[in-house]
Parts: sequence; C-alpha cells; structure tokens
Amino acid sequence: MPNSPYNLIIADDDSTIRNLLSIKATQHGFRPATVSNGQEVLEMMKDHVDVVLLDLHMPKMDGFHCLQELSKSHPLVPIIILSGENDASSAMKAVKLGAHDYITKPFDLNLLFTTLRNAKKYSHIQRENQSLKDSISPAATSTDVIAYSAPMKKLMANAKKVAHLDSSILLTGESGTGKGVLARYMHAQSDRADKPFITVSCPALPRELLESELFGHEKGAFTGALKRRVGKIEAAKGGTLFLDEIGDLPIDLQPKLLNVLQDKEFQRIGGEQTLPCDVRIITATNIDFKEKIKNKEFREDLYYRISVIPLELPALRTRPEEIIPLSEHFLKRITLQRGSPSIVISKSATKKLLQYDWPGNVRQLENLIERASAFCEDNQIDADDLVGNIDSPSNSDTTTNSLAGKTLAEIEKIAIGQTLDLCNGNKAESARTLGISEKSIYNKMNRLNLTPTTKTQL
Ligand SMILES: Nc1ncnc2c1ncn2[C@@H]1O[C@H](COP(=O)(O)OP(=O)(O)OP(=O)(O)O)[C@@H](O)[C@H]1O
Repeated sequence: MPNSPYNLIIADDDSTIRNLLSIKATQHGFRPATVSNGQEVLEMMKDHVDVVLLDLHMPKMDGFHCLQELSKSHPLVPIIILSGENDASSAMKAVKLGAHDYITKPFDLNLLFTTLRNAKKYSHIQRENQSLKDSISPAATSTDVIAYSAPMKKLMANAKKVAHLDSSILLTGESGTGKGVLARYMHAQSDRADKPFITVSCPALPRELLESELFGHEKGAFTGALKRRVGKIEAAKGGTLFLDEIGDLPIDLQPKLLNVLQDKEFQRIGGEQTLPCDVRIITATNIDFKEKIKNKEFREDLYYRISVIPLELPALRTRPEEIIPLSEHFLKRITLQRGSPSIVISKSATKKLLQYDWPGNVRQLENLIERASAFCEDNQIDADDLVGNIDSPSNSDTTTNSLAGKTLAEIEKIAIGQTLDLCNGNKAESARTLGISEKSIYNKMNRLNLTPTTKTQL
C-alpha cells in the first residue's frame, strides 16, 4: 500500500463499475474520485491527481479524446486505459497517444491496482529526472562565452582568476547580458566542476515554495509535506548554487541564507538538526541594491556577504564588436541543432544589427537571430529577415521626446508592453528585464489592462 493514498480518478460511464472500482480502490489504499465522462476528468485535473483510470467509451468526451488532452496538459500523470475491447489497434492507438497501460475488461482487481501503483511510481521517477534535468544545467565551457571586446576579455580573465575560490560572487548587469552563462562558466572552471551546478530563480516561486526549494523540508513540516524533501542547497552539495535575481529573495528568508554563507550550515523546514553545507554560492541581480537596502527590503549584512567579489557584465551596446560574433555563434548552434546547412549574415543585415542599441542585450539578439534563421531564404539572413523593433535605436531622442506629456501610468504601460513584446510575451523574462517581481508584472498587467499582444506603439 502507498504510504499516503494516491489520488486516483476513475472515469467510466457505467455507474456499477465506477462504484465497485471506487470501493476496491479505497481498500487498496487509494483516494478515488469518480466521474462519468472525459470532460469531468479535465475539470478534476485542477486538483492534485496522481493517476487516472480511463474508460474508452464515454459520452461528451470519449477516452481517446480525453487522453489526448491529458497528454498535452499533464504529461507526467500516468493514464491507464480500461477498455471493453481486446483490440490491438485501440491498444496501440492509446499507447501512441501517451497511455501508460491498456487493460481490458474483465480484469483482475489485484493486477489492476498493482498496475496503477507502478504507473504512479514510474511517473514519480520521471518527474524527479525531469526536475533534475531542469535544475542541473550543463556546465559551460569557455567556448560557450563569446568575449571579443576589451571589457569582456577583462571580465573573463577576472572570472577565471576567482573561479576556483570559494568566495561568494555577485554578478551584476542588465538583463540578458550573460550573468547566467558566466556563472556556469565559473563553475566549469572551478574545482567543483564535476559536482552539480544548480540554479534557483528567486522571483519564480512564491515565498513558501522558495523556502522549501532552497532549504528542503521534513515530513509533516506543513500541510502537504507528505515526505522529506531535499532542497537545492543540499542537492548542490560539493558544487555551485546560482541564485538568480537575488534582490527578490524575501526579507524573512534572508537570515537563513546569511546563515548558509556565514556558518556554512542550515536547517530543513520543520527540522531540528543543523546540517552542514558545502556549496559555492554565486548570485546575480540587475537591480541597484542601494534602494532595496534603504527601503529595508534587503539586509545590508547579507549584501556584503554575497558581494565579496562583484563582477559586472557590460551592456551589449557598450561592446558592439561582439554583436556579429555573437550572432554567428547563435547561428552555428541553431544549424547544428537542426542539422541544417550553415546560415550567413548579409551586409545589409550586419549594418542593421550594428545600428541598434540592444536594450534587451544578448538575449534579445539571440531571440532575433533565432527568429530570422527560421524565416530567411537561401541560407542567408537579410535586413528584411530581422523583424522586430530594431529599425531605430530604442533610446533615441524621438522615443524620449514622445514620452513627454504622457502620464506616468501611460509611460508604465508603454514600458511594460514593449518589454513584453521584446520578450515574446514571456512574463517571467519581462519581469526580470524590468527589474520587478513576476507577481508585480501580473498585477501591473491587470491594472493597466495589458496583454502581451496589446500594441504598445508610442
Ligand atoms: N557572452 C556570451 N556568449 C554566448 N552566449 C551568451 C553570452 N552572453 C549571453 N549569452 C546568451 O544570452 C542569453 C541570455 O543570457 P543570460 O540568461 O546568461 O543573461 P542574464 O544576464 O542572466 O539575464 P537575466 O538577468 O534576465 O537572468 C542566454 O541564452 C545566453 O546563453
């Protein structure tokens, strides 16, 4: 029997089968909920669901259709098809659409519940694998960081010098300048290179989840803490923890991080044991800490702790000689990934790329090149393929002048709207670019009645 009951949805239009399965599921240690059609399954998925048992023939939305939807919206929730037909082509179709297993009626109840339990265990392992893949980025090698300009060369030399030290590093610079890529480079250059490199983006999670993500929790520490969870500080053991947008670390979590940095120890949430931690911490920010410290939103003592070695990433507009090498670097990566012929940049496109001042820095350039590479003809990017707002310098006098006379709310709307456009509607990225939390951008978008597609021309 599972330690805590798995939430099981039983979907069958036959009420006798539904009720029987529900009683038996409870006896086998599941927490069942019953529904009679596919549409109801989709509605139930708003709650936490561990596994779904799906009949094929149901009114409103049949099993196949429902399976198709679930495979898209909840790819990690295992779905077992229960069918009246012992038909190989239906079974094949179900598996192709993402079903974990296909069981035909009449079925052996013990076998059915063992299958359900195993499916859940399998998906749990898949989920853990996925989260490991997401959090442990491949360590960068020096060739991944393009550095042609004098300021970048100097920065890379300094980064290399301090990479093997355990002192905490604070990477500053505008959004998209390459702080994440430099953090990975430093990890790859350090003695910790063969240990994990783990990234946590501070604004990406609500406070409670962030605390558990960083420090882990003990079983029963709070409602829903069904078992012990190892946090990223522990998971990064021996390696590097990269805390992105550290300025957004909630004030009440700051003493806990200070403890990690000062005393090299921490406690899991709800834990009594103080655990040692062996992790190198690199943090990044694109905000000015002075304001945060003045407003008591960031502890001064923590700021000094995280910024033992500050390294600043220059904005792309201050190193235009890197625009073309970076573009070529991205094109090489893209064509390699696609297995397509190399793509060159025409003279007219080069001119256009060099004329722009790149407020979204390297990330904006990367996105633009990727887009252009998808649309260009004859393996050459021409000026016309560089679609986006890059025809005139973004901070030109015209732009500044046309802001004059507008209310602050209008200016805010323009700034948020254009940043959303710049980041292809990605709210997390836009929030980072604007130096605000993800929660703030949602609030502001609601208040200003903005959607990423709202036209925000001056
Ligand atoms: N010097 C560089 N060489 C190669 N790629 C780079 C370089 N700088 C940035 N990039 C690429 O540009 C993109 C943005 O970089 P990154 O995420 O490191 O920026 P960032 O400063 O951390 O941004 P944010 O503050 O928004 O988190 C990434 O895909 C990264 O690989």
